[in-house]
Amino acid sequence: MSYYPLMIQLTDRPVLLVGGGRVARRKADALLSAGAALQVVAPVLCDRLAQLAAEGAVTWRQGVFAPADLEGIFLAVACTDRREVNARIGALCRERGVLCCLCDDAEQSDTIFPAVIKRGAFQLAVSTGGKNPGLAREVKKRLSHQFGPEYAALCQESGRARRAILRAAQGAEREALLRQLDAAALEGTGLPTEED
Ligand SMILES: C[C@@]1(CC(=O)O)C2=NC(=C\c3[nH]c(c(CCC(=O)O)c3CC(=O)O)Cc3[nH]c(c(CC(=O)O)c3CCC(=O)O)/C=C3\N/C(=C\2)[C@@H](CCC(=O)O)[C@]3(C)CC(=O)O)/[C@H]1CCC(=O)O
Ligand SMILES: NC(=O)c1ccc[n+]([C@@H]2O[C@H](COP(=O)([O-])OP(=O)(O)OC[C@H]3O[C@@H](n4cnc5c(N)ncnc54)[C@H](O)[C@@H]3O)[C@@H](O)[C@H]2O)c1
Repeated sequence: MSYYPLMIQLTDRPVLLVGGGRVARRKADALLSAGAALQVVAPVLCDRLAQLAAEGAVTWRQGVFAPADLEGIFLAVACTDRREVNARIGALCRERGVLCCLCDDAEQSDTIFPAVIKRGAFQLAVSTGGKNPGLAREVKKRLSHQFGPEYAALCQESGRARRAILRAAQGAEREALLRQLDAAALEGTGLPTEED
């Protein structure tokens, strides 16, 4: 199985999270940070998810998964501790053309979650294609010191300058200015250059 890393727009998209435990909680935090409209179905919720439901940050249907939960759903994330339930959700999603992630079966998932460093619009995502998620988490932890909060401003400001260059210059001049802009933006970050 091989995966291609696409960025996905989740703002206000209906996302179904099945399960209310530790893994569902981690996925909920990731999905909410992407602005998803999150619906949770589970018989019980862990404290964090219960708090999110009480605040109205997620909607919760108390009960076990039912096929009707998939109606109108863009992405379903199956995080129950019952392998057969997760597999059934995967099969129903395929029938209905709904994207799915099964937390216990990368092979049957359309999409899997990477470990993410987020600094404003700047993001680094680390994946092992499901081979070793713990390794993805460790690499993220180590890289996160190297990619500090300054990357948010760096991305924002160089983005603004880039738009000005795109408006003002054309052809070879534009290309040269864009290359200079990126080199200047990364100066002082400690990142090795191509020549290093
Ligand atoms: C990156 C991260 C993102 C996130 O969850 O948002 C993520 N798992 C994380 C942590 C983690 N996961 C597991 C442990 C326990 C230690 C261990 O087993 O290694 C830890 C460590 C911990 O909990 O600290 C166990 C585990 N994970 C999966 C299985 C099933 C299987 O392997 O078949 C099992 C065995 C379950 C069992 O015991 O049966 C499956 C998946 N986990 C993925 C993502 C996808 C592949 C990502 C990739 O490699 O590209 C995939 C395929 C589907 C998915 O869930 O999206 C997040 C780190 C977040 C961060 O810190 O930033
Ligand atoms: N992908 C990952 O990152 C990762 C990491 C660790 C474990 N896992 C897998 O995820 C599973 C869940 O782990 P957890 O720690 O969150 O377990 P957990 O026991 O904390 O949570 C399981 C949740 O599923 C709910 N549930 C059970 N049957 C259901 C149904 N029919 N409909 C709706 N909800 C139902 C339970 O009520 C509970 O809230 C594990 O069994 C393991 O296979 C995945």
